[in-house]
Amino acid sequence: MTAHSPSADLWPAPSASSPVDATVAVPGSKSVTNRALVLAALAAGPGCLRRPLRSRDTLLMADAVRALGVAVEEGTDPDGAGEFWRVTPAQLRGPATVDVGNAGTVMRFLPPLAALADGPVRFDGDPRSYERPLHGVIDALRALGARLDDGDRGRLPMTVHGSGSLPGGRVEIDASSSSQFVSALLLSGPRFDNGAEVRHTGGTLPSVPHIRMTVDMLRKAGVQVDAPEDGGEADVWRVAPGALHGRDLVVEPDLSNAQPFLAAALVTGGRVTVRDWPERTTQPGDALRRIFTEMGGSCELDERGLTFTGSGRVHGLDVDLGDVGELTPGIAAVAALADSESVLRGVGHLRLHETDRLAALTKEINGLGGDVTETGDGLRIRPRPLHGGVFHTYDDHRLATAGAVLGLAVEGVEVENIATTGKTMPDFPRLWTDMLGERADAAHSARPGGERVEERA
Ligand SMILES: O=C(O)C1=C[C@@H](OP(=O)(O)O)[C@@H](O)[C@H](O)C1
Ligand SMILES: C=C(OP(=O)(O)O)C(=O)O
Repeated sequence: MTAHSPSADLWPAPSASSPVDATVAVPGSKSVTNRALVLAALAAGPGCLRRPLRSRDTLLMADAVRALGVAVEEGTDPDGAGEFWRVTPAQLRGPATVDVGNAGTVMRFLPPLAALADGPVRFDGDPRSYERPLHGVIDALRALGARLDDGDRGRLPMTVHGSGSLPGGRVEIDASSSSQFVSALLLSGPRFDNGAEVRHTGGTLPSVPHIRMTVDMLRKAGVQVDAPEDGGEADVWRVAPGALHGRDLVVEPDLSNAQPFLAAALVTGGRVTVRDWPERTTQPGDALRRIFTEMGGSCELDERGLTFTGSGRVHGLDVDLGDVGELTPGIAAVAALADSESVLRGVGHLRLHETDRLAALTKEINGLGGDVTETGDGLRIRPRPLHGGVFHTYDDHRLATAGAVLGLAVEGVEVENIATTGKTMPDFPRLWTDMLGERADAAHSARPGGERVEERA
């Protein structure tokens, strides 16, 4: 956690006087967009992304691959289906400078590309990026034959002295602080002379679905990958050397960014449809169907998308979120409004995310009158009647959306620096007020704790 933004920068979170009833089009997935940009940059021919996410993290990624010589042209889809980015790969080159901002995907996925570039590539970013773990990528690249200058700090800022190619081969890493170490090495692995064999040798590996997303997208680019989920050795991934195809890819909506909208249905006892929810996906946000159903409500997936309907009650739960850590802030917000205690486990690594998310959630929910305590690997949340106040966000997009969810049920919540949602969803304030504006039936009202006063007719 770091200092707060100026207090003038406060967003009065709208409260919901009745159950929400809305359909929402959530922008594209950050994780898919940034993997697609990396894979397209490494491909043998041009590729394109349809409906990519346009946000701080993805624009930083587009600028990063451009800095290495790749062309990314932004335009409108000739079929009228939204944005369209055309990527034309080239021999990667330095000297270049990459601004990683506070994007985990940029700070971890780009250094292996830089090792393949011809010339030095300097990496720098927001102050918080200096604190986020990078040793897994730095140590692995050195072991695979790259030359890096990180002043022996094991983190940013640093320079990768690319020589145009990398021997690659076997490497062991401790990825218990971020699954992105594994994804980073796998994404560039096919372009290493000997491919890559990555073995995780530490404590529990978080965010495994995100590694599955990496494997799935590599295979769709024509790469041969052996992975534990296909009967391979536990915690070992192998990527064969070879060319990647340029793809024409439609980016799925970001299911983790769908979370606040589904949470709105849950805490107000209303109904929200998220358009274009994929039938099958590797996105961890798909787990919200199960988690939010357990917390109260039901969901239905059909041609309109995913419709989540709140029951008017919100239940606490005891759950391991290690696979879906990025959902924790939103689940914590809902849990603070529930009718029973929750224990969120398996997310100790969130202390090294955009901010220390466990400390930030504890402080901010307690600042509104809540009763949250940190455990070794998560949070214990005992619901209490909450009151209004400032909800500080520490430059963390998911803290900001969590504050908005609390504000639905608690009058007088002011979210600091709502613009920080621009990391992955710059349109959040408009989407949120549009969702609330769509409420059809003003006769119902919702109150803190998610208890609906009147039933839907
Ligand atoms: O690979 C990815 O796209 C991501 C992996 C996860 O990172 P960690 O494993 O560091 O939690 C997740 O939290 C992050 O939002 C996105
Ligand atoms: C942890 C997150 O992002 P990053 O990609 O920066 O790690 C997140 O979006 O919740």
